[in-house]
Amino acid sequence: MKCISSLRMKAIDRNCECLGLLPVQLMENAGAVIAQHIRGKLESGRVLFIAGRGNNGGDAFVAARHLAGSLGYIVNVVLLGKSRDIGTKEAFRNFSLLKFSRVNMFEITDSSQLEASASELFQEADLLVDAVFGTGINGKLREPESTAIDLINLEGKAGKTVISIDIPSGLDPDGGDFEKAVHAGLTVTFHRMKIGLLSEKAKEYTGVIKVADIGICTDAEQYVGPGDLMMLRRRKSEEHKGDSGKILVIGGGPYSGAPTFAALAALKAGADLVTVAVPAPVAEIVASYSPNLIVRKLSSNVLCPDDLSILLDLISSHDVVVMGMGLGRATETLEAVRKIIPFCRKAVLDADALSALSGTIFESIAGNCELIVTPHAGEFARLRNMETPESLEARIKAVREFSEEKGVVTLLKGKIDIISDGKQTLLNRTGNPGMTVGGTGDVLAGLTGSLFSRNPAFLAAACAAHINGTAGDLAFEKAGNGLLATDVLEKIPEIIKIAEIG
Ligand SMILES: NC(=O)C1=CN([C@@H]2O[C@H](COP(=O)(O)OP(=O)(O)OC[C@H]3O[C@@H](n4cnc5c(N)ncnc54)[C@H](O)[C@@H]3O)[C@@H](O)[C@H]2O)[C@H](O)CC1
Ligand SMILES: [K+]
Repeated sequence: MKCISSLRMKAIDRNCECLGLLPVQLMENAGAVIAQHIRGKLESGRVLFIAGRGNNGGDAFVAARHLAGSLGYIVNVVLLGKSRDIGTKEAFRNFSLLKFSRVNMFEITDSSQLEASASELFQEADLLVDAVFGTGINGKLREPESTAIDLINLEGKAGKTVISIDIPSGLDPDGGDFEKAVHAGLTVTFHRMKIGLLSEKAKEYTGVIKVADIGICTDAEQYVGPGDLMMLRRRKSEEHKGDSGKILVIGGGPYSGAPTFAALAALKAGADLVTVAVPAPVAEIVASYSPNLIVRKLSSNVLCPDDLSILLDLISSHDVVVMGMGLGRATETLEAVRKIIPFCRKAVLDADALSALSGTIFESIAGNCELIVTPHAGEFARLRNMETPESLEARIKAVREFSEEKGVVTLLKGKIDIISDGKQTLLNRTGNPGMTVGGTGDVLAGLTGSLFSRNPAFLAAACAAHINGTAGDLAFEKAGNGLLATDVLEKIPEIIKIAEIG
């Protein structure tokens, strides 16, 4: 069964919103599904919803409204706190609708009030619905939520049915340790199984688990979207120089622009330090492009095995190596690439570096080096010794199988990019035909390296593809088909800033 983290679930919700499926619509579906499960457990009688001030409570307000429309139910809702403190506009909207529904509302702000006046409500109830919190729980349990969990559990112990919305309140949705939680008879979780529900400790709290569909668009989960960018690690105010990533770009020789594009993209995507190691004849040219770059001169006209003596120290003082752009395919260069890879902890391999790869390389680095490869269809064909399929489905399968077999993350560039680590696969459709211009692939490699220094490989590659394409789309609005890789570079910070604001 496919499990999901609470963070990824939030990312999918946000992706839905960006596609036009609003959070209030998902909440409506979630609440309706809960009402349906209540009807399945109780034909008629008193139902008590215990709702927190987040969206988990919002789901309860919707369910209460749906249930109040069915014959035979007395519906009571206890809100833990004041209605003005309800945290989201969707939950507040649904709370406000209860005034016009056959629902009795109680706002209870502290634990003594809860114990004194609400205990009757708890005792009279035939069925209790736990909506104190869901995936939004954080930190130590506070009051009155902690007491609410105790009161629900008392009734559960007395044999009453307790239904938890999304997760039993108190339980860590991602599987860590937790203080206490609701003991549910039934947990109705939305869209996908949450990782924490299957932890050993969770087993005694969840009761039967049902995974309910709430109408999430398939593309919100299959394609990278703005929600996924929210999963990227953010800079903390107390960070020091270098904490946000040190990137070593190894490229150039026959070309000087390609490694420069990658290096500047890494900076634009938030890396603190970028060093560009290039063969001697182009070192001064690259340095003259931008004062932001630290340039290290290699020994010869092209990258060669002798350069290892210079590169090994550089590799160990940087977080990620981005290698391949503009290197050329001289025999000594490909040999050098093969020798360099095993010394990298994290590397992004692009363009000519991909020509150096062979099966034995993947075997030799297994477990020591995390690799992201960023081929286009032709390079992917060479990597696999097989034509790259035309159809999207067949391509996805090929990328997934290749990534799994070689133990790498693959970002196959195309009209639709495919990103896979062999287990998870995402697609990206941002970008435009103007981006076939030279240099945009180099930008993507640098961007990927920058994100990789601070994030897991798969997330970094998926988000880099999305950011690169979105920056390209923004640049295309002005430049049209005259778009240049430098235009894409300029737009990267804007896209990342929007993602960070959320
Ligand atoms: N796609 C979906 O799965 C959908 C899920 N929905 C529901 O939304 C919740 C998550 O909502 P969120 O607003 O993010 O958080 P919660 O309601 O779980 O909790 C926030 C609420 O709880 C308070 N709080 C947090 N920690 C504590 C604590 N330690 N002690 C006391 N109080 C705490 C916080 O202050 C807030 O008031 C998800 O589970 C689903 O049920 C959507 O409705 C539809 C889409
Ligand atoms: K809950």
